[in-house]
Amino acid sequence: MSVVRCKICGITRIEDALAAVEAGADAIGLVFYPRSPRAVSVAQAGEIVAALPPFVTTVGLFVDMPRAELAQLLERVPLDLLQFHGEESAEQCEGFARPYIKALRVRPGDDIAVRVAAYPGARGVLLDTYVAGVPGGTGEAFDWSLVPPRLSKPVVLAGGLTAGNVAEAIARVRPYAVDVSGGVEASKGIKDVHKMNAFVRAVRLSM
Ligand SMILES: O=C(O)c1ccccc1N[C@@H]1O[C@H](COP(=O)(O)O)[C@@H](O)[C@H]1O
Repeated sequence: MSVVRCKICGITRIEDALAAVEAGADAIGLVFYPRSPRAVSVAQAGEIVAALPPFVTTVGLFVDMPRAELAQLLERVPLDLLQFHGEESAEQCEGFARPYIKALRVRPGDDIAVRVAAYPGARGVLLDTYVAGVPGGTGEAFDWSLVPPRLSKPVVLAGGLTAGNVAEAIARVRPYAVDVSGGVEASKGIKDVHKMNAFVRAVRLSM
């Protein structure tokens, strides 16, 4: 079985970013959605990214941010990958000359393969739980049996993952990567070092 990559999202502090890297995370996520309790400012994000060692992917999470605002932000924060978590079209996602992944919120009855096909330029798709009125970060898992066995893009599995359920999630879905936020927090926006260590360990042991 191949390596499953691990992203820890919703980082708001340098110490949490460094602890995530120390735990073994491949990527850290910064939330640029003002209504999120994990939202960071451009200045905060710049400081966090500048504090990271090499070979850690920095991911910016956006929810329907106006194009001009996002373009300006990218001039100030050197993000490696964009994660679009709103209703952005493929054309909108592709407008920044940066690699991106598209988050799709899953619910019963979805044809996930068709939804994935709508984003031909995406490097991967992030599958998260559908909760009405909330764009993501709900801490709720979805029914993993809804994910078809073969999708045309690498799958980043998200939604309610914890050290306690991630091994089963990996065994069921066989994703390219997993993404966690609430499951490794001490409180909203503040990460718990022990939970991050346990999460990454569970991912590594699942291989
Ligand atoms: O974290 C948030 O507040 C958030 C807000 C808006 C869209 C997405 C958000 N988070 C992302 O949602 C998934 C799942 O999170 P969780 O592990 O269930 O808490 C993950 O990619 C978060 O980064």
